[in-house]
Amino acid sequence: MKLERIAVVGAGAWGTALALAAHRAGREVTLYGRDVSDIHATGENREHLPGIALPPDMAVTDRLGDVITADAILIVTPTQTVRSVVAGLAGIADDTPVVLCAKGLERGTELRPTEVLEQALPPAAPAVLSGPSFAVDVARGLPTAVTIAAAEPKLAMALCQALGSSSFRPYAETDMIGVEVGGAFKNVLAIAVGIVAGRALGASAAAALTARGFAELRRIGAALGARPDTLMGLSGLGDLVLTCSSPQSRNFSYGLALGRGEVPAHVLVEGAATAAVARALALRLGVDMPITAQVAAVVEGEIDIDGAMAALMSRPLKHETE
Ligand SMILES: NC(=O)C1=CN([C@@H]2O[C@H](COP(=O)(O)OP(=O)(O)OC[C@H]3O[C@@H](n4cnc5c(N)ncnc54)[C@H](O)[C@@H]3O)[C@@H](O)[C@H]2O)C=CC1
Ligand SMILES: O=C(CO)COP(=O)(O)O
Repeated sequence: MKLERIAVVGAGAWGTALALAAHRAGREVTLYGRDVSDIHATGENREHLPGIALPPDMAVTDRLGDVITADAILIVTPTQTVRSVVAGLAGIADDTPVVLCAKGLERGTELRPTEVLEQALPPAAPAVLSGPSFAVDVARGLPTAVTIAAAEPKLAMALCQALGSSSFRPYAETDMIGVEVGGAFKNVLAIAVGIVAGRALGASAAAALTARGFAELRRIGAALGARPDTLMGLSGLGDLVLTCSSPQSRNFSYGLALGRGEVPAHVLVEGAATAAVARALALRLGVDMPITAQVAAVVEGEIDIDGAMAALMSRPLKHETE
């Protein structure tokens, strides 16, 4: 299976970075955005990746019709927009690979992006791309590794071959649930670690929250049918470590601002949108996720940070691996 023409839907930071990665891999690339006039005028995405020139032979369009004939389409818009965005691709050929790159759960349905795709665009062959990767790093060609999952191993590998280059190394996987669970929940957990950093509660607390957050990730993964090994990989542990340790992460920075008592920046924070859904899903499945629940309570304005920390620290003592 040769995937030569790659379309990217969503000209934000990550969509533009992935378009650059595909171009570097030698593919014919079309980047779609709702308003691409500034990119056309300046040759770069000044809003999201200033200072990084886009190659002149990368097609940039605001017409969705230009992308539906691609060999594979990457969806790189916020999770809460995936349903309406993929519905706009109704003209695709049967079994066109559609790669979901958003990290979150849909509010109102608790669905993962690939489940949304299956409902909203049945002809698509779903795939997922996730892992520890800041857009600016990928755009600058710094070494990065991600996971690409599809039900069919051949499709996962074809996508890896289409997007991989000497600076961007995708690993093939068939566990789409595990890859999506890792990406969605690590954002919520990163908010918790950001809050602890903003409150200056110490590096020990940050490490403890990261490790106990990973325990939550593994529990919800098991309940949803993810393979444990997937969560040990790039899209689970790898992305959790990245996002929980760097103010470059919008989720971490959002927590940092909350912890300092500041107003968070007005940027996309997927973990804030997903936190309440994640809490509801865990509750419905009977999975114990105290950190996720406290993040949801803080984000939704139900409790203050000191109350959330007190609630976490006063839980009954238990065995670590329970
Ligand atoms: N920025 C990063 O380093 C990474 C981001 N991601 C994920 O990628 C997803 C997108 O994030 P970013 O690109 O960083 O966000 P962003 O805020 O930079 O860009 C989002 C883009 O989506 C566009 N958009 C919103 N609604 C749309 C719609 N209905 N139709 C078409 N375009 C629409 C916006 O105009 C904007 O250009 C998120 O789920 C994020 O978690 C994943 C890995 C890395
Ligand atoms: O997912 C990411 C890195 O892998 C980006 O994280 P933020 O959305 O928190 O910036």
